[in-house]
Amino acid sequence: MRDDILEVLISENELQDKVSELGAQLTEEYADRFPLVIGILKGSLPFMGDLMKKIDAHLEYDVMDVSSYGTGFVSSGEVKIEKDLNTSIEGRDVIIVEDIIDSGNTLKYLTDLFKYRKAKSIKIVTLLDKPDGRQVDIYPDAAGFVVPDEFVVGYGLDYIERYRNLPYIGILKPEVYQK
Ligand SMILES: O=P(O)(O)OC[C@H]1O[C@H](OP(=O)(O)OP(=O)(O)O)[C@H](O)[C@@H]1O
Ligand SMILES: Nc1nc2[nH]cnc2c(=O)[nH]1
Repeated sequence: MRDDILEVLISENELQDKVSELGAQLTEEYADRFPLVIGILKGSLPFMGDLMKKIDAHLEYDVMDVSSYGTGFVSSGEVKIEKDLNTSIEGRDVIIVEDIIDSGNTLKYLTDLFKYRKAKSIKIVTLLDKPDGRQVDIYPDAAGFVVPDEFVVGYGLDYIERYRNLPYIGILKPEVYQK
């Protein structure tokens, strides 16, 4: 699997240092608030798992699965709920945890939905931000790293369901796409 990587963009150590930094910020901000952390499947799972261990505050977590990509590289713009939350968010301080914001379609849809469901506050925390991919106006409240307009994989991010288990963020060799 690692032979398929052309370049490591963000190393395992850099990821872990950033996760600790974000966790410390959230600890301070949510110390007395009992937030609901919402992870967006599947990409956010490794980041969410590591991040929550770095938040020293009481919290609850849930997951939601939405899709707009299918197996392609381009967001269809149409976001579909594959699995909804089990938890009511009315009156809750919500922290949305994402692996990446690219077109912004997924997070635009989710923030509109959570406002409609009467969340008390909504914070968007993303590991990666790809501002050059943006199709709608949406910005994270906290982002680990800005990445170039290239398709990245690893630490939750896939190419046709593979590479999610890489411990770093990288770019695939072009020949991988021709297989
Ligand atoms: O800003 P956007 O262009 O909407 O892209 C971001 C979304 O794309 C990826 O999810 P994907 O739909 O590929 O599902 P996955 O997490 O299960 O891989 C990623 O996890 C984000 O949820
Ligand atoms: N794996 C992966 N999924 C994405 N979803 C939106 N952008 C990306 C990306 O660059 N890589």
